[in-house]
Amino acid sequence: MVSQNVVVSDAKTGIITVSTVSNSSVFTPTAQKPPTAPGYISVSKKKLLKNLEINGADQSQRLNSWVDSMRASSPTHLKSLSSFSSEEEHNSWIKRHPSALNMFERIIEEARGKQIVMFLDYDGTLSPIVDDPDRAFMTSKMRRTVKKMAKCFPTSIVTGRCIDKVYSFVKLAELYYAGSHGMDIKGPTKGFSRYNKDKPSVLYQPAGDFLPMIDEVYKQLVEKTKSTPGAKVENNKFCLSVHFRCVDEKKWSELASKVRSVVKNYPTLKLSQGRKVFEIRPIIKWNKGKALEFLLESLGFENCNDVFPIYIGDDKTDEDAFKVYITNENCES
Ligand SMILES: O=P(O)(O)OC[C@H]1O[C@H](O[C@H]2O[C@H](CO)[C@@H](O)[C@H](O)[C@H]2O)[C@H](O)[C@@H](O)[C@@H]1O
Repeated sequence: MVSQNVVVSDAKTGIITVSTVSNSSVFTPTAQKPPTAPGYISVSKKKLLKNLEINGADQSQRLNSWVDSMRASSPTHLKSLSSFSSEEEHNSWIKRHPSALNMFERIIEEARGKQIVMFLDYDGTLSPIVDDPDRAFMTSKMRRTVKKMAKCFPTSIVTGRCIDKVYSFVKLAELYYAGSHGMDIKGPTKGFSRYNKDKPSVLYQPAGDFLPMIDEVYKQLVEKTKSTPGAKVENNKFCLSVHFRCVDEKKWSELASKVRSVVKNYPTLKLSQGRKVFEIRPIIKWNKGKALEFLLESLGFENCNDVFPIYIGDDKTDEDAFKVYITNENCES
């Protein structure tokens, strides 16, 4: 099942954001037709996931919202013609969600003469979505493709995972890594950087003070959720994930309450949802979008007109990166 969409936004910066809604990775071909001559190449993913802040809301209403949102939290199906009420509606949707691959020539044209900088999300983008987060391996073919890409352009992985875990999957020392939703940024291993040889390998950790709190909350969540079959807590160093992909839907509301009961005691942490996962992270003004800006700056491309960043991602948190550059009011995020 495949869907991939592209955003080429903001005429000034020329950044491309590509979003995917699928169970497979982004480089699988699609059968979608390109839109007819839009004035801009726009689009991003559907607004399927709702970021649900926990603080100060009515509890029962909130829980219902949680469960609705949990149901919608991992889109796996490309919208088919039959899911639209009219052909017009279908065409309008396709126009707003064109296939990245069908826009390829236009992207190449826009990028001509500019320095491309690649930003890649990991889960659902480079790797397929699978039940066990510890087994979300990327294929050797995908690794070879990313390796080739990194030879041509500065390339970064921007992920919710901790860097060590994502590195154990990607295994490419020449890349930049922004782990923990951008809160842990590292440059290529010494000897592998072609772009910024003199910079230290750890570049930025804006949530360093939160480490003890994150460890404490991790332990509490493990304890609290251990009686829910299928729930899994993942420590992503500066943030946490509580997975419910393998939890019986009847238990979702109970699990949401358990997670909430822990996180509510930490007003400096926020709770949101990704694809069948609760994400817990520090409330700081930092996200994947900030990481993207930081990396561009580290590479010496700030305020540069001839840079052409491309961001490919499939999850709610990737929208923070899309939003950095989406100013066109017709673009969705
Ligand atoms: O920013 P990303 O690289 O997309 O990371 C976001 C979360 O991805 C992982 O969870 C997702 O993928 C799992 C493996 O396919 C799947 O089981 C889970 O349901 C998905 O939500 C990762 O395990 C999380 O820690 C990341 O925050």
